[in-house]
Amino acid sequence: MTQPGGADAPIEGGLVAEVEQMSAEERAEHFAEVAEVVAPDREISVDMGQTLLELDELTVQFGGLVALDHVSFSIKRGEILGLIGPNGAGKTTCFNAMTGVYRPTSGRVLLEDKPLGKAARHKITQLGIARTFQNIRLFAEMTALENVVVGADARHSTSVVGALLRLPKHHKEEKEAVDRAMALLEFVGIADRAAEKAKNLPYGYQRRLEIARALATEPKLLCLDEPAAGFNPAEKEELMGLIRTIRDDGYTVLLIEHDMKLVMGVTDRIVVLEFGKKIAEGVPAEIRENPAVIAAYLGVPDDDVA
Ligand SMILES: Nc1ncnc2c1ncn2[C@@H]1O[C@H](COP(=O)(O)OP(=O)(O)OP(=O)(O)O)[C@@H](O)[C@H]1O
Repeated sequence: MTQPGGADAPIEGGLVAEVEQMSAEERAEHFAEVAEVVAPDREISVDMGQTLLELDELTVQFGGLVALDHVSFSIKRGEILGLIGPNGAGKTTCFNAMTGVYRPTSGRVLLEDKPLGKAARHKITQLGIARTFQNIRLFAEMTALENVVVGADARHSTSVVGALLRLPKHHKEEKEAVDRAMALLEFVGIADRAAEKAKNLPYGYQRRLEIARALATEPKLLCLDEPAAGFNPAEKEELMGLIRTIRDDGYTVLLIEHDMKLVMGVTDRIVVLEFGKKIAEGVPAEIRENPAVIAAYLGVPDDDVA
């Protein structure tokens, strides 16, 4: 695990420690209304079913290599959109260009009709796009709960973490942040290990923790980059169930996933990339029958698809 931002010191004492000490029964009682706490609680200016995010002729070049070539598609509020394509097709580059990791060479990304322009990564998080990574990135030395509290902090301009450490007047904010973080751990199914350091959690728990941390920013759009990588089929099914629940709770999800069967089962629509270009877009049944998609995947073993 890498540790973004460098700081990786556990949060000392306070409410985090109190909540981490709770028994399963205490937690269940305390966080009974989990779904309500987890649902996004922020203004989104577009209605359900309307375009939330738009990629407009997005191009990303690395020297002579065109990783994304004038790609346009949109994500509607409330849907799960799958982004698939053979290895090297440009899926992760797409995420990176949307979240400020890479600057597009040309083209635009619009969130709620407003261009993101040159917004930095933290600003894009605040605006409402959260993501997980193909390679898990957590604060290894922090507990699961601390990781999520820090995730929530990324959303706000006033520091909840600062409040946790020093400022008693922020007690109410602190309590809300910790309660919400704990509810999120409950929601993704790993609350029983809230007090454990991220680095000591089983792999599947780390993947779920990444999702909880992304949800803590109350994203308008949640981008998941191969969240089921390394899972067995049963674990994948479970994770897809969680992603559906996340959508049903009011979130919008963009999903990169390698397992074609799962992508077909969980998404509302699919965009297919090949060699940096969009080659198809449609509902899963259309994509399955699309000759260009079939050709792109010919000879690709099932496990490598997406
Ligand atoms: N930082 C970079 N510098 C140079 N080339 C890059 C960089 N990032 C990606 N690429 C190249 O851009 C192309 C698209 O890569 P990308 O990682 O977006 O594909 P992908 O569809 O996510 O593939 P995979 O399924 O293997 O993760 C590839 O040829 C890759 O080698």
